[in-house]
Amino acid sequence: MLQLNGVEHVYPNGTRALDGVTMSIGKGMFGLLGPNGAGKSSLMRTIATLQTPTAGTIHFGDIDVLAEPTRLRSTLGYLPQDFGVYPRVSAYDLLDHMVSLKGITASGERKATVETLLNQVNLWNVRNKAVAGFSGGMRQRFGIAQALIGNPELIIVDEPTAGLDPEERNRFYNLLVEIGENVVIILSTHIVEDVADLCPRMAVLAAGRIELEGAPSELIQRSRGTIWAKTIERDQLDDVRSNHEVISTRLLAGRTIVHVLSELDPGNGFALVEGGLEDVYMSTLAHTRRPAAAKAA
Ligand SMILES: Nc1ncnc2c1ncn2[C@@H]1O[C@H](COP(=O)(O)OP(=O)(O)OP(=O)(O)O)[C@@H](O)[C@H]1O
Repeated sequence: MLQLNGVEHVYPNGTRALDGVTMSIGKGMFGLLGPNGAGKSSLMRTIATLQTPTAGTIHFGDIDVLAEPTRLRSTLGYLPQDFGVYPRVSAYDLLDHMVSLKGITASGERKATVETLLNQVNLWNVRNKAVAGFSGGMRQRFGIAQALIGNPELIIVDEPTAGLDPEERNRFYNLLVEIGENVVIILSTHIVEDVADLCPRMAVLAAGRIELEGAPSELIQRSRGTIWAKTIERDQLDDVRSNHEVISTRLLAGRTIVHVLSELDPGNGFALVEGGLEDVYMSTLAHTRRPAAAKAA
């Protein structure tokens, strides 16, 4: 179990990237969903001990993460948002090097580890090719292989599917699911589908705060009776926006389907619809924007 309590991070320029983050994350896949700039990478880097929060505590099992970062690192697998420069060396050699950096130096054990991992992420056939020439999906799978070195109990993947085509994304999803339910996996993303498809539990982070937490199905259930839809012409959208809380718009055959959030029947031909996770997410963001907008006014 990963436990965060009142985690704050204020960068030297005064940006408050994390603002009192408190949550518990158990075994299995946990989705951390938030828009650009919400603080997801700051939170992932903080949990991965790459930066120290300006306030708060973090525990993983009996490890006090801030006091014992080395203990955490020995059981951590991290796939950062930007995995950096890929040298022109083969996947096999690069992974072999990474395995020895992680302290697995006995040659037999090192060889077995590299072989197992390359097979697990389905890169064994291309093991002699340079990682620099890999596609986005292959790179992400290589990233997971390096994150799995040493059987970590906490795995963090930050925005892993950005730029992957649907087939590569699916492959990557399956790999994450296979990693199993016996470890804590945190998947940080701004893609709602990633969370809806993969994560039994999730949270929404916006402006450094946890705005919503729970099981996606539960959160969808909770939004029942508040999501309304109507098909309109494109030029009616501004009008709808000025009278309703628009949470999403989608084009269908040249017309616009608009979803609005309302506790009461908004009238005007809107019909109640069964919301999805996208609606839950967008309405959470709308709620968080509302107080800020009111304050500004
Ligand atoms: N090193 C830094 N110095 C100052 N501000 C920073 C720094 N890193 C991030 N920020 C700011 O902190 C806030 C949160 O950024 P962060 O990268 O954690 O968000 P994010 O949710 O990961 O966004 P994205 O999806 O765009 O990567 C943003 O306002 C960002 O500009």
